[in-house]
Amino acid sequence: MWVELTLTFIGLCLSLYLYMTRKFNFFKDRGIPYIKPSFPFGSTNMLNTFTGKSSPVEIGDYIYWNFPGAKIVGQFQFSEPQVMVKDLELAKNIMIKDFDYFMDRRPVDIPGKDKLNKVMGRMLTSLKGEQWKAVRNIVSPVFTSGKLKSMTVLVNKVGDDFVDHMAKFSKSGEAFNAKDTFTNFTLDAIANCGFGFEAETLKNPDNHFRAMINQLLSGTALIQLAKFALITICPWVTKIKEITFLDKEAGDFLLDIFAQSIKERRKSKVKRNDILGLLVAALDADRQGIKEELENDQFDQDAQVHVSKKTPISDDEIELLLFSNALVLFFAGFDTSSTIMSITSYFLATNENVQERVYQEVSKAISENGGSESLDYNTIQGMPYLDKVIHETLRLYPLSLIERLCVKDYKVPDTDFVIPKGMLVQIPSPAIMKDPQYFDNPKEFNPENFSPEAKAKRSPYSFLAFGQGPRNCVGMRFALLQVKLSMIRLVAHYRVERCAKTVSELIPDPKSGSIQPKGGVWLTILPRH
Ligand code: HEM
Repeated sequence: MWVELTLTFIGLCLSLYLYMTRKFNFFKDRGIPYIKPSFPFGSTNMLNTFTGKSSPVEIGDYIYWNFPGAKIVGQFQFSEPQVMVKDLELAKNIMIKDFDYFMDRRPVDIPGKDKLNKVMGRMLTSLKGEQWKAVRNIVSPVFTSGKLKSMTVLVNKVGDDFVDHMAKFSKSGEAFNAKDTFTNFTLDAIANCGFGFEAETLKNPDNHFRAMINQLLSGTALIQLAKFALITICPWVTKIKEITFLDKEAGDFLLDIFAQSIKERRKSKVKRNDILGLLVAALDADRQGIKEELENDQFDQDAQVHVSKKTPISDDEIELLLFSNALVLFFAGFDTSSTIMSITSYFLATNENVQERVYQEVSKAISENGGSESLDYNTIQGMPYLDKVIHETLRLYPLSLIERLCVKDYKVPDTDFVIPKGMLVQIPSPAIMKDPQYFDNPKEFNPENFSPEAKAKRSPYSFLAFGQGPRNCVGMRFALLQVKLSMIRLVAHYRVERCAKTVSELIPDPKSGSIQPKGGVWLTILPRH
């Protein structure tokens, strides 16, 4: 009996080993440089992320700096071969010119009957193919400058609450956790601009809404990674048991708020210029075949989506789409924006001359606005120095690398190598943005990296904090608006300073799924007037 059991166990282990290592010669057979994999995690860069030695945002660093001359390098995530693209021209083709071959992201199939899973599976971030194209075409016009002009009023209101909220830190001189503080800002902004809900977390940071959001995203990065690993290696598991990525109570709480908001709109028929209202209008326009205007700049021109065949959206789908696009604001929008606000305030505190220049620019704009801090969209856009500071922050502290899934076999130009359909391709954007061939003294914080002269000297595709091409960040303008407005209000009233708890360097914490720096960002403020 024991002998049979032992032999069965050995047989199972051997089968698992053979199954997991069956593709380990993929790159060797094709003469492509690669990081040697080992069972069960795959390449060392993946192992380091999985075991919490390095942050997910640093996955591409080792390859970028250690394979001189290689355009592409292979790596393994568990048993799966993947490609890391080092060459910027090839990366640009993948993101823009040959986009049809790389339309999707990592497959995150979240099947299930659970409403929360259904909504998650329809978020723009994870939609695929024609379905993604149809939804992206509807969502893009919601974030154009024209639409953001009306939303600026709502963000300005949050700015007023923010200044009041900060007064206590300025009076007491107590250090504040910048990420926590700005999370209150972006929650209020997204709730208000997103679906007309007065969350008031700045007024009352301990309120139920904030508690639910904390609960929604609770769970360490490692648990989330383990769940993703499970559905990547064994997608069939979801047929046996539904895997949930979100806290159920908190998820349902949010879905309830969305449902109420949609119901009230339908009942009152009042048009609101918030994201949900604009989405409803954009869906109507799409159904009537009305084309919405898009921006004229390169970022948006490169992002044009060409719909080959129009997929009609059923009534049942509409509600789910509204819910999922409201939910995506929380997934893609509030945490990213509050992190960048916190990191920008760190750079202001640690670069006094930069803070002074931002203050001068802000004071001038306010005085030209008759002394009112409620600046409009055009005035905020017309503040070049603030714009440089925020872009430099995003360059030095990006929040993710770029990923695409190859959806049909792609022959890499000037090589014999074919990226097969189904293979994941990564672009190590954080490393590209620290490459001295694009940015002088790349480790230093220098807003002049974004002066018109410096920009003219390098490829516009070397700045990748919001991605590029049709699958770029659809909320970029809204994100920049929020971050700018928060910094305007901060420096107009307070001088931001480092304190005993301020870290000397920003190093992404491997244990943080949302790419927070080790030790967090702690600062103090002094009143300016
Ligand atoms: C500073 C804050 C933000 C940063 C750094 C950021 C960054 C990114 C990046 C790097 C991507 C992937 C782009 C690519 O694959 O080419 C992305 C995608 C996306 N972002 Fe953002 N983002 C931010 C804020 C926002 C906000 C505020 C929203 C919504 C209001 C948003 C919505 C999205 C969506 C929906 C996608 C997926 C687009 C698609 O697949 O079509 N993001 N973002």
